[in-house]
Amino acid sequence: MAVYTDITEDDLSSFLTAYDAGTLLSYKGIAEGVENSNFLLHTTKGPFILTLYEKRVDRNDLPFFLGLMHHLAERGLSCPLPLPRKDGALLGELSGRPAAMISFLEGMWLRKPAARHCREVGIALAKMHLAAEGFEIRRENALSVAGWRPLWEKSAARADEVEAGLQKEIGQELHYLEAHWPGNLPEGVIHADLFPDNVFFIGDDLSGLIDFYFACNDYLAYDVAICLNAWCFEKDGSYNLTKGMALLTGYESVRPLSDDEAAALPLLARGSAMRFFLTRLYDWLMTPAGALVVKKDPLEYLRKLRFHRAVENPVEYGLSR
Ligand SMILES: Nc1ncnc2c1ncn2[C@@H]1O[C@H](COP(=O)(O)OP(=O)(O)O)[C@@H](O)[C@H]1O
Ligand SMILES: N[C@@H](CCOP(=O)(O)O)C(=O)O
Repeated sequence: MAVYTDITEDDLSSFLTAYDAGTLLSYKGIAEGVENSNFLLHTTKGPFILTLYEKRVDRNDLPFFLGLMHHLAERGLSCPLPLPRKDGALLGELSGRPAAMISFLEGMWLRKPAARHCREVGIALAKMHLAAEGFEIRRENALSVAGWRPLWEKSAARADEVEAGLQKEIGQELHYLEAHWPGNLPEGVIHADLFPDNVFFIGDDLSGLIDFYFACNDYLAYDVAICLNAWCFEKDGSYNLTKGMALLTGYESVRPLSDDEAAALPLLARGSAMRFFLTRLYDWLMTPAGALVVKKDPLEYLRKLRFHRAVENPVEYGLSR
């Protein structure tokens, strides 16, 4: 459960007086998510999400995240919107944390997505990439190739506690990725964390995207690779080609990949697996026992990384060329 900061009813009611959001009827902590503390509020004006931004979110990045949601929503993408306060500000402060009121998005995330849902995700991702064009704030990706080694160095000494031989294997893999990372692919704003828990569906229809708190400027195809990792593997670790094909066909129906992007896909998928392996490994080793958060298994991403290492041609992901 990701509620790192507790709030009191009194503090919350007084926080709400800065908004035109009605009177508080009820609130509760949300038992999902990893980064921030989220609460579901019901007021006389309806449901809202209250987000308290925690330590790993840099306060200076908040204008990028909140501004991006505005930019995307204005261009027709279904995503939550920060509610302005009466003074026009998008951010307030609650229990010592920067806090925002976010519109409630209807829908649920899918525990067992099928190929038809992967297609919808591919379409939505490409639409997001196009809708983000013209967004004027930039945010570098702190979790791209240059960020992996510093992160690894925090866990390396203890990595073999998780699996014997990991320290050597990841050390070699990092060298490979640093030496071969592509240098010149089309860039734009990427979501960077479009996992199933960040995509809502109503029935089979995609109702919207949430959680833009890793969004940044990077290769657009890297975002595709993140989605292949997050959506197209089965619980037993196998890659589902039908899902991969559906996701890629969906994406390319809106924004075709260039030949260079297609060729780079195995490397980008390998790097994306490294990125999620490293953050999960760090959390696995460093999160104190008893913290109100569900730790995610780093070994799931190690298995994906090994799969991508063996891929020789992007057609193995389901690309039609
Ligand atoms: N705008 C929203 N509308 C409806 N539910 C939301 C919204 N934002 C977050 N949630 C709920 O809160 C959970 C955690 O949100 P998320 O943004 O993924 O947190 P974190 O940034 O901590 O990972 C989501 O899985 C969802 O259930
Ligand atoms: N998606 C990441 C962790 C971040 O979780 P989120 O709840 O913020 O989407 C992972 O699976 O490692």
